[in-house]
Amino acid sequence: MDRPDVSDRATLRKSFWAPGALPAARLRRGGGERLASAQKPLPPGSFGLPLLGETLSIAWNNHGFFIKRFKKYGHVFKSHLFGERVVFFVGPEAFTFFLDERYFTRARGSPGHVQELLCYDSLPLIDGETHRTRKRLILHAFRKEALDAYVPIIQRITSKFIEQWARRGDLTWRDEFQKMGSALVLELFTGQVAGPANAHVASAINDFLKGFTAAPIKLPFTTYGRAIRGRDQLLAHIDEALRQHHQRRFEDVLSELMEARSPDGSRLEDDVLRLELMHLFFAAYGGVYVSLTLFTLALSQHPELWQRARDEVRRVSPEGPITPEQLEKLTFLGQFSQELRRFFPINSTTFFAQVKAPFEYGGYHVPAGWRAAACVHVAMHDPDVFPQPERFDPDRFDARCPMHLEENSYIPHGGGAPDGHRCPGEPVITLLLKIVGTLLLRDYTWELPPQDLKLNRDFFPTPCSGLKVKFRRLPG
Ligand code: HEM
Repeated sequence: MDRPDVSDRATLRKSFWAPGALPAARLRRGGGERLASAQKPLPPGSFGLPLLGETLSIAWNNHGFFIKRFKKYGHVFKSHLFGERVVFFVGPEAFTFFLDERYFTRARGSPGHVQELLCYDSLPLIDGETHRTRKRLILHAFRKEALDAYVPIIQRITSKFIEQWARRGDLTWRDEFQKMGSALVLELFTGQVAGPANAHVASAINDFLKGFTAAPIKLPFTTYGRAIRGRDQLLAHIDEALRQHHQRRFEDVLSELMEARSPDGSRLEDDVLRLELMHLFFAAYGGVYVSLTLFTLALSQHPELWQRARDEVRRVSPEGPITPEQLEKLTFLGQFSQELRRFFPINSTTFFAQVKAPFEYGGYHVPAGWRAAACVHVAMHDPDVFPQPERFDPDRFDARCPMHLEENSYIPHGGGAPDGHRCPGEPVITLLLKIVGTLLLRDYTWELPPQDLKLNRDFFPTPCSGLKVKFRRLPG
């Protein structure tokens, strides 16, 4: 069989995959001897138990699964998950290779239950020109002018929660950020002001999220069955929002998406809009509550960084409406939010792809038909990429002394071009963290009572205690 040996590509020749250019540890972990093509072995790793493979291990501890295997096998390893053989890539070069459309497609790449949860036809599950055209339309809702218009909406919604917390005093922040997250996605995405629908949507999204790590048995009383029901409730909510948006314009993401046009005049039709909005809903909700919980945890754990962030906020935006110009000037808060997404485990991998053509990489052979994904969190804890990775240090991202980072090194939101599979939510989360950070740091303070701050094994890990806090307004 005529297999392209992509490890010979000029871009990789100087890399750590090439024998001779490699430190000893790298050779042991990933490179290995260059063998005649036919002899190249499959990547290291285990296919686990017959039928089940290693599915139970990943369901038990998603992030732990990858940390353990990266330590044991290095930058390329195999597994058997959800009935499929899978190859995982770790590191900037491997990530760049994983984006090569000659060998990988996202179409039919994700496990069956993920495809069912995401209705088979949303951005992570499609590829090529169909994906690019649709993604460019979706990005219309996240361009600079649109994001600027979201700033007062985000400030209004989040201020209400914060004022209420100061009146209550004792809170569990993860629960509060979940409520804030559902209010934000409801209003920002579908123009619906928070009310009784809020709790209903939050519970539908929570049920839906649990479906990703559940056994895919679709019965009314199983976790997966409830996840599908949650999905259908979200779709019903979105259908109602679509009906209302056909009657008038709202100041929200859905209106932006309905107005988006391709150069040839095509647009997102309602059947596509409802699926995409459903995915945006759950991605944004998860992203919002998890990043805000970790943001306040990290501030609490680093008093000196908290003080620097507070000094910056009081200098740049001491009171009143927060403007997009002020947000741009909050550089330290921006660095803090970047480091947060590097440091904490949020997403373990990209969405899965399918191997279209057999290839050789790093001295290993991978046949067509396997599944593939690039690791996100463990890749940003590789000391060869980010020195002292276990140190929480926002100054890594100080633009005045830039780190030398290879392409696709900083990948909390995936990598590659914006109209590829990279997450469109990156600027939304940056904006949100800066707005909520400004509001919290200007006028409030808090203490964490003794509690278990260890991160749990949830799909998106947060402190086991939920992050209990004593919250108050500063006098004056
Ligand atoms: C801290 C917050 C977030 C993190 C860490 C995050 C991370 C990611 C990652 C790792 C991917 C997979 C990229 C890939 O498969 O190559 C992704 C995809 C995606 N994210 Fe996010 N995300 C966050 C928030 C959001 C938000 C707020 C939105 C919506 C506004 C969003 C919408 C999406 C969408 C639509 C995709 C699929 C893109 C595609 O396949 O073309 N995410 N995200």
